[in-house]
Amino acid sequence: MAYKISNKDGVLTFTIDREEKRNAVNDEVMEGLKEVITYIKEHENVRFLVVTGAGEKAFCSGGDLSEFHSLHTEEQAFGMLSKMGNILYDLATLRVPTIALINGAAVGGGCEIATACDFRLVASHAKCGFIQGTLAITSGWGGGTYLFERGLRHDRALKMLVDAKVYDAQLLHEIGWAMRVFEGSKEQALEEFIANMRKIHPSVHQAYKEIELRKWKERNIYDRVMEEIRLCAKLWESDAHNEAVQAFLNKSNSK
Ligand SMILES: CC[C@H](C(=O)O)C(=O)SCCNC(=O)CCNC(=O)[C@H](O)C(C)(C)COP(=O)(O)OP(=O)(O)OC[C@H]1O[C@@H](n2cnc3c(N)ncnc32)[C@H](O)[C@@H]1OP(=O)(O)O
Repeated sequence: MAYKISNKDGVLTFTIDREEKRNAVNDEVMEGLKEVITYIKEHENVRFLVVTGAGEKAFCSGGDLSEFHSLHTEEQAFGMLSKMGNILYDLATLRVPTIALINGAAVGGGCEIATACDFRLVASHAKCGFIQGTLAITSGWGGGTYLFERGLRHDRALKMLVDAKVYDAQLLHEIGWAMRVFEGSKEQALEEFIANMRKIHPSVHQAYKEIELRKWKERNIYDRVMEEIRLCAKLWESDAHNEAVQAFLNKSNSK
C-alpha cells in the first residue's frame, strides 16, 4: 500500500508510505486521502487529522513525476491537478484541526499538502519549498491560494513561491510557515503539541475552524483554487516544463 492509516485516541494519522519515491503522490495516495477525509466526515470520533510521511528523508516530494510525466496536454494535466486539488480543498475545509507532521523534505505538491493543513510541525533537518517553478510550472493543487490565506506577510508568502527553492526549518519558522520546529521523535513532538488541545471539548475546536471556513467561503476560495489549478495546467504544456521533468527522470535513470 502507498499509505498507512492509524486511528488512536481520536487522532487519525495518514502516512504517505512510498519512501523509495520520497513519498511522492500517485493515484493510490490520492485515493487514500479521499478515504480518510470521507471517514472524518462520516464519524464523530476523530479529533485531529495528522498527515505525515514514512521514514526520515521526506514528508512528500510532490506529484510522482514518473507517473504524471505522461500527461502532456492542458486538459490531461487539469484532470490530475483538479483531482488532487479537490482532495486538498476537502482536507483544508475539514471541521477538525489538521496537522502536517513534517518528518523530512516537503517539496512541490508536498509543500502544498502541508500548507493545506492548519498547523505545520517541522523536523529540524527538514527542508520545504514550492519548487514547482524549477519545473516551469506553478503550484497546481491549490497550495498557492492556501499560502496567501495562512497569514504570512504578503512579501514572505510571495517570496516562498517565486524563489521556488527549499527553505530550512529555522527560516520556515521565522517567516511563520512552520509553527513548531522539533528535534527527535515526531510522535513525541505531536503529543506535546496536542496535549493541551486534548483537554478541550472537540466542539470548541470545530466551532473555531468554522469561523475560518466561513471567511474562506465568503472569499470564494474554491473558485480561486480552481483558477490556480487552471493556470498550472496551462503552463504544464510548455516545452520548458516537459524538458525539466525529463531532465529529472534522466538523472534518476542514470544513477
Ligand atoms: C502540483 C504539484 C506538482 C505536480 O507534480 O503536479 C509537483 O509536485 S511538481 C514538483 C515535483 N517534485 C519534484 O520535482 C521533487 C523531485 N525530487 C527531489 O527534488 C528530491 O528527490 C528530494 C529533494 C525530494 C529528495 O532528495 P534525495 O536526494 O533524498 O532523494 P533522490 O532525489 O535521490 O530520490 C530518491 C528516489 O526517489 C525518487 N523521487 C524523488 N522525488 C520524486 C517524485 N516527485 N516523483 C517520482 N520519483 C521521485 C527519485 O527518482 C529516486 O528514485 P530512484 O529510483 O532511486 O532513482
